[in-house]
Amino acid sequence: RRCNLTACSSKYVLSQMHPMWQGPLAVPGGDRQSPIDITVRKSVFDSELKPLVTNYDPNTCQQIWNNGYSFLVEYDDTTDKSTLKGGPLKDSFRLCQFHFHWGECNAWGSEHTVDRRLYPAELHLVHWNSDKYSLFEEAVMEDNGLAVIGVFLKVGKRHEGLQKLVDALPAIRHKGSVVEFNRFDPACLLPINTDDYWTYHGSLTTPPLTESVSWIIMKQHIEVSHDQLAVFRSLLFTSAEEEAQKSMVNNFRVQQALCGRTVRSSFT
Ligand SMILES: NS(=O)(=O)c1cccc(F)c1F
Ligand SMILES: [Zn+2]
Repeated sequence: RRCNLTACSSKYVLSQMHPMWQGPLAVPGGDRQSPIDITVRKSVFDSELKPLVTNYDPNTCQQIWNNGYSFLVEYDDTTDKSTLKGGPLKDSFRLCQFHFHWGECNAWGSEHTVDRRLYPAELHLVHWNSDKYSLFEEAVMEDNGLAVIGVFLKVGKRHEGLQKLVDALPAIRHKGSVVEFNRFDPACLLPINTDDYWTYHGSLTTPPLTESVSWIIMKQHIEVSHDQLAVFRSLLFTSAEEEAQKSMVNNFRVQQALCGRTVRSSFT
């Protein structure tokens, strides 16, 4: 091979961080980083992959807050009330939060792409392996610690289930704001068909970028309205005290090298 100085072979992978993060963050030996482009024709059908089994209890929803990079809806994960099983997973995983990544315009915003196609936004439902670990903070450091479901958003008709969440956003415009948020069923954000997905081993797409994620990317997208996405963009990266207010947009990581990984599909 002419040059093996690809992103995978170098000892440290300088991940071109979003300017909002303090400079490039080297990830020691990062050869399973996320996000990636999913080249459909290179994905491998695996008949062993099962349908996803989600059991979410809307009453475990606790708060919604602006962490200065996205907005998170957090769930009580002290008991096994909201779980993800099946799919590529051997263990039971507990929902701890969901959040989104989006662009300043509808032309881009997702972290993963399918045959290089960008979507205006991407939903991540974050779960941790409660069969093996007792806290998210433990699981996030381990190989098979996390499972994240990724769902692409397309601009189209208004998403009725999302509206409750959109209505809460003006109250958390600034970094650090938190409001109580109850009885939200995240299952309403999943596409109709959850049997068709791609799966691969990767990382968090925000620091600490640990390589502990089984990614499950839905083939079918959900639709939200232009106006609903516009409210996402009305959030701010900055806190109320800071002078210059910066719109919370383009909060996605650049794509990472596949480094020989195989993306499996649950469908042909
Ligand atoms: N963007 S992300 O889904 O990879 C993510 C971000 C922050 C904490 C996580 F546990 C996580 F999974
Ligand atoms: Zn994410």
